[in-house]
Amino acid sequence: MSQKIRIAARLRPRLEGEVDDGGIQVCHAVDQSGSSSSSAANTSGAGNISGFSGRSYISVQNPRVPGQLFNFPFSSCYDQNSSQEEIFVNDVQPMIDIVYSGVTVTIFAYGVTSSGKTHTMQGTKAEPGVIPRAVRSLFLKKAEYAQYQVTLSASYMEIYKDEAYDLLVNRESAPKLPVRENDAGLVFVANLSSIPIDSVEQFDRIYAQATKNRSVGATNLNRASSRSHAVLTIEVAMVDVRQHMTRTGKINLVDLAGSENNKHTGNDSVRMAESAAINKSLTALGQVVHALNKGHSRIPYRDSKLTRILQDALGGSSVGLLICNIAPGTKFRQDTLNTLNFASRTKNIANKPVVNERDNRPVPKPHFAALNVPQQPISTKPFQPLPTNLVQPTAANSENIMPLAVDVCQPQPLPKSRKERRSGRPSMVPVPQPRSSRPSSAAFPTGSFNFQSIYQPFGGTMASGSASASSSAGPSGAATSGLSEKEIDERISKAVEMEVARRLEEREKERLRELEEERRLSVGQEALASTSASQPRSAKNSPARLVSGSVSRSGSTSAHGTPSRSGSKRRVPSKSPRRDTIAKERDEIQPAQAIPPGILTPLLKRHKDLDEQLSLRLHELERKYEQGNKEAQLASVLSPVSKKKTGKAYVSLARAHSEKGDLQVALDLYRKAESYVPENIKLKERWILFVVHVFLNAVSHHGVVS
Ligand SMILES: Nc1ncnc2c1ncn2[C@@H]1O[C@H](COP(=O)(O)OP(=O)(O)OP(=O)(O)O)[C@@H](O)[C@H]1O
Repeated sequence: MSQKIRIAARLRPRLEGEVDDGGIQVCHAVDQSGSSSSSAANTSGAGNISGFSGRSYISVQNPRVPGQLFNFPFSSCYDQNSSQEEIFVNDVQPMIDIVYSGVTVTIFAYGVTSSGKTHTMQGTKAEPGVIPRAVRSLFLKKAEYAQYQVTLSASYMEIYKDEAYDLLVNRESAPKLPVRENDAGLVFVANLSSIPIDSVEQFDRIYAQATKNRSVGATNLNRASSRSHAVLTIEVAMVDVRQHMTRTGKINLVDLAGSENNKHTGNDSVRMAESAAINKSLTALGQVVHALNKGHSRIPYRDSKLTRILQDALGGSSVGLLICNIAPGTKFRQDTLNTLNFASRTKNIANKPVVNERDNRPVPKPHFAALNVPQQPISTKPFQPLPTNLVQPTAANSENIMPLAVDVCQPQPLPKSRKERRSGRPSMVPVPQPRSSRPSSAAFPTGSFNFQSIYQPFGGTMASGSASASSSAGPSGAATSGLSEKEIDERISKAVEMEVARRLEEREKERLRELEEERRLSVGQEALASTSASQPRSAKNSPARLVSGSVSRSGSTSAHGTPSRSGSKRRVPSKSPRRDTIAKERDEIQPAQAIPPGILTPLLKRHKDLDEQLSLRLHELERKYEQGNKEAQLASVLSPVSKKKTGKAYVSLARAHSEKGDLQVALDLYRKAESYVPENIKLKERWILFVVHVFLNAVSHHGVVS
């Protein structure tokens, strides 16, 4: 079932010194009495107004044609007086329930620079924003899922000048992170660390420290302007031990950098370069939204890291909420219109949310959690929106949200490292004293900033933790060991391949052990059968009904019917369901008459033969299935690089065999190659041509096709 991206628009209050001609109004369409209302500075926000049954919209005066108004209707519209609490309760709290249903939710704040995105997402100590409130709510909700083992973990990154960086590691040593795609087409940032979080307090500590790692700089429009897009992800894993299922929900909280009009920013060359990258990525975002709206077959997700990373939120499988921030200042008017147009287009995008669930019974899996490859859900089912009573926030929920202790400090000047100069990600710029004193900025405590202390809590703790290879593959490992990304990839691939081989071998051994066990049991049963046949029994123990329909002794047994002989009460443990059924039937048979010795021997023999035939056939089928699946199993656990390499190797082998004329072998090798790189269309075409070639060859040689 598809679900459109929800849009909430928020007009921030006028800042001191800002020229506001009142050209932007937050209006609420028809109320119950049929009249409409607009909310200027004195009216309360959409969330507080009771009785409005219609929609709300933002009305903006055309800066070029006086008197002309543009109206932008959205699901929620908040005016200057709206509180952080209202926005959270109305629009974000329902998303928390969705996360717990195993779905990915993406909330992103969009708007021109200084429109209030960071204020909305992060907020201040006095006015905490969406992020800290969402985390609190996630923890509160955890208590409702007592039947699951629920764990929360966090990752946090920024996209600065089209490169992804981990914000949970020391800024000085944070490498650029590659963006990759898994087999299911899900895009992920490789080597991004993820920290298990046990409490709100722990999250606050980590988040406050990580926030200081973000690239922030001063411009004429915003003294603490975000120079990067920041993506905080909280993953909620719910393990149902009894059902062997793991359900994974996620919430991505995205604070985008604002679009900038460099006529107003007064940017220097560094800021200009950042600004160009910000505007470019936002243009790419606009183009993705445009292409989705127009139903284009090619969506340009690959045009920027931002759009690649947000791919799942735009036309993908997550539930989306766009918070569109707008500034009242006249100098932003044209940008505000652009922002609202973008939001209007975005609201038409339909996602297809799915519930991510996977079976967690043990299957061969390598220890390469450090790769941070998102596990492919074994089953994803379409997400059914929750019933309204579940998605509606309750008073209890909102009241339970405690005042926060997020210590979001102003960024401090840092020495520029050699690495930084190379990567072009400068240390954060000293933020000048505010030109005007503003109530919210007073809430920003300043203080000295110790990288050592930031690094400590994160040291060595990776996403899924247990990986033995993680220390060398994790971000910190990569930075300290001096290995190149390629070398790390190669090492991991090798380790994975070895692990896969080891596990396959283990499985094979286990299968052989089971076979041996089966064999021993059937020998035991044979012995028992011959004992039963040769020894005189009481009528009570006679297994006459074993050969249903074929035994007719003095007319006392009918086809499937009337019991005339009872089975032995001694049951031979059997793995075969058929044997179990027979034994059960045998146990149910009531005593009738004793059978003379020897009469059952041929019947039991026949039964044993049938059993053996069946068991052989099953093993043969299992063997074929195992073989057929070997490649698929291997392929499913290899990294994309290893898969490509293995696929290539099989193709070369297939070619060599084809040249030698071993067409059947070559065909098999092509099939194997294809199972490693199923997405390779060229290979598929080549394989089909080859099949045709083999077919024609067979026809010309034998005149028939088998
Ligand atoms: N709803 C609000 N109430 C009070 N102050 C606000 C509100 N929204 C924003 N502000 C103030 O406006 C200023 C700019 O806000 P903010 O830094 O959040 O903008 P931004 O959109 O994140 O900018 P940039 O894209 O440059 O990072 C800040 O000083 C912030 O405190």
